Amino acid sequence: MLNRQIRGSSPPPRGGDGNHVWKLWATGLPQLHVQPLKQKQAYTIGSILQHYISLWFSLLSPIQYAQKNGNGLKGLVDAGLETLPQQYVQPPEERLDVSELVSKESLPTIDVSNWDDPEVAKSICEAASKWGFFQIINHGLPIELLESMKSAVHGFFGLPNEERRKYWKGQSVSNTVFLTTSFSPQSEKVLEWKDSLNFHYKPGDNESSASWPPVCKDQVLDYIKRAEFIIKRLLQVLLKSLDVEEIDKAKEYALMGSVFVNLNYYPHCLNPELTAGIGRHADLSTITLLLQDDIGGLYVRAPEGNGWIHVSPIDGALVVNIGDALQIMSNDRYRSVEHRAIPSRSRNRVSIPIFANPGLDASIGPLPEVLASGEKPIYRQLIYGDYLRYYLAKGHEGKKTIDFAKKG
Ligand SMILES: O=C(O)CCC(=O)C(=O)O
Ligand SMILES: [Fe+2]
Repeated sequence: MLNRQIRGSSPPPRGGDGNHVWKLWATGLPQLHVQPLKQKQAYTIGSILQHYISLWFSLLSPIQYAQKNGNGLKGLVDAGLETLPQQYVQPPEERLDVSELVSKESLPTIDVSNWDDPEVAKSICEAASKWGFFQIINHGLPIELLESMKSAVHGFFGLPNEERRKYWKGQSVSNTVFLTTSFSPQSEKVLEWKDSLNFHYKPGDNESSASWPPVCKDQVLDYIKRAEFIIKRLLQVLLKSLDVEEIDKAKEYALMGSVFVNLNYYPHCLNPELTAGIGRHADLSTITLLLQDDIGGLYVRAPEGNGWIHVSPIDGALVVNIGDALQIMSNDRYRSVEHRAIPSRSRNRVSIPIFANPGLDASIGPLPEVLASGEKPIYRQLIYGDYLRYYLAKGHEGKKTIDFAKKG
């Protein structure tokens, strides 16, 4: 196996061990038995009967219905769920406590219409160090493109159960897309109130998208390709301030050699205060570019751990956050920060993160440029795929995960 060093100079390999990690993730569950239950339809005796049978199954065993039968949480909610299943009730310490909300501070919003402006670069790097999160406006992606992405998410999740189920984890018709529910349901004590359709995109690979769901394929591909430009600009700015002047092919592979895009769908929830759409976690990417809708519900840990700040939706903006991989490479100059999302009581919320990750077989660690002045490395050198495997094998654990990468 060839491990990519960020300093290496030969062209990055594709596939190999890295693909193995993706496959493990995408097919982790055993083959699932699929019940031919249908979503509720217009009013015929048959469809009413079917609806009640469906409801009965969902109440009898909501988890079986959502997970094992590949209907997802969306299917469970559509079946007419009237109480929050116990499996989704978070212990009190994991619920968002309103007394912890910080309203006097908000995340920086940065106008990036001129990427070459040193003030823009300064704001980005300061925000990445202090907050780990910021929003960007005037980034060049037209509002119609952002709207069409959000509609594409609703389009996919609006499909009947049996259509969505074709992409269910472990039995997906595509090698590069899978649908799942919660985060890591086989190892979580409490489930998260979310379904997501996850895409794996290898920059330059135009073939795998042929098997993507027709209802959202074009939009997702177009969106990733156009967002790649922004990801590259952000990484250039962030790395320049770490004394990395040029991002060559090998560095690019270590920074964004694998790209995951998730279409997150948080169905409306009767008791949002008791559950978590996505629990406390930091991303393991280098950077994440997130498009959220106008509903709100994303909260970020304030600096010094002092409460939670709401990321107010701004029309046309994209949220940027630093992930663990860049915190490791920057030896803590930039911070990956805990965040969480709460579903809405009345509306189905969607969000679309693009995770720019190191190539799965890339070797990452504090950059030589950062350590040049004799600074001690906080993290060891590790294969990114190993970190990913470790992260995915557990439920969300806030900032604890990064300890895996710390020097012993
Ligand atoms: O839905 C959101 O706003 C956040 C999603 C998120 O943090 C993630 O998918 O990692
Ligand atoms: Fe996240």
